[in-house]
Amino acid sequence: MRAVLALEDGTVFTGEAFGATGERWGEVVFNTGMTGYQEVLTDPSYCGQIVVMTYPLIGNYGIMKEDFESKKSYVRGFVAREECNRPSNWRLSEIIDTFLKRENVIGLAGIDTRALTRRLRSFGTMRGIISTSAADIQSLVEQARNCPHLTGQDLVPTVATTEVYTLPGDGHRVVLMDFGAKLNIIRCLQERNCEVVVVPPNTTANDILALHPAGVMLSNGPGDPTDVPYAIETVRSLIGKLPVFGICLGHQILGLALGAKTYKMKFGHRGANHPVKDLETGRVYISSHNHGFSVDEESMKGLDIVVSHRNLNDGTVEGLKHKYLPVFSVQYHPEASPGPRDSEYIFEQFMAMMDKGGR
Ligand SMILES: NC(=O)CC[C@H](N)C(=O)O
Repeated sequence: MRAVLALEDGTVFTGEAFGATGERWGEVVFNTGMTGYQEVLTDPSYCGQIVVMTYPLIGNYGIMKEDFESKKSYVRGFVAREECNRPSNWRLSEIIDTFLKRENVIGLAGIDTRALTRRLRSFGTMRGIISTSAADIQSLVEQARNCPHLTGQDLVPTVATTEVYTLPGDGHRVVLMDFGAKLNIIRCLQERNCEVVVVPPNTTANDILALHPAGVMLSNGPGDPTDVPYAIETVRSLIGKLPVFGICLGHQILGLALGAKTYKMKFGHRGANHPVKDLETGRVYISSHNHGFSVDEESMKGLDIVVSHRNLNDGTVEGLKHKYLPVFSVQYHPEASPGPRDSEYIFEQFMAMMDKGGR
């Protein structure tokens, strides 16, 4: 079956369909990871996006039931150079085609993903429509031009928990504000014996403090951080009361709560090999990324916060910390999944802050 991807700039890519059928719109982004397509497909932060993998062979090691980052896939579409439907892996539970069909995600294969990525790099992230049913390609381009931008869509509530739930542990109690948390953030806390209380994104500061946590974690999540003003408000009220640690969307929300600004990047960072420098130690870590927004360094001037990590590809802010309070965050993914695990030491810093009791 034929599938088409039409971009708002008028470019059209025609290839073969895999996974589900139908038509979806979304923001088209590319990921440069050589492995990790399953974690990408199940990372709720990709909600609202059509993901293009730059690595040419996708599906070759299958889908494993232990490797999900959330219960389902929220991507709007998935694009690969070549889809493999005969994977080889002793751990595999199913093939990618079966998974995408069940998750109702349309796949497009057999197109020049390199040309598509070069276009996104040159002109920036674009809106697009992926379709297996379109008869009139020109009208698809029109639809891509008329579909909503990522900013302004209320995506966090569609991926986050609506109920409070607790995962037992005999160490520190951590409240995880769920904006669409990847499971490996929870696993990283559990490996450090934490009791993890996962709360919905609209939980108030008073309700969080009433749980008497040793610290609060702000998760990753989809969309523009300025679209979750209620969470920014909550985090602002928590600062100074206990240790706070944010990852990705959590980092951006923390930055906004501390008075900084965020902006949309031209094409973002999505991949598993971004060099990030820890400015305190001078060490460089190869790290996992998935973000299209960033904290504006200029806007941090004059505030009680400093840049703690920097991306060595483009110089953008990859981490911030408060000058006096136990409050810090990183833009990239210390929990990895996919990608290198070298940055797990960031979780140890959060543990040390909680050991000190927030002083
Ligand atoms: N992984 C994330 O938390 C992504 C944060 C935000 N949605 C961005 O794209 O920048």
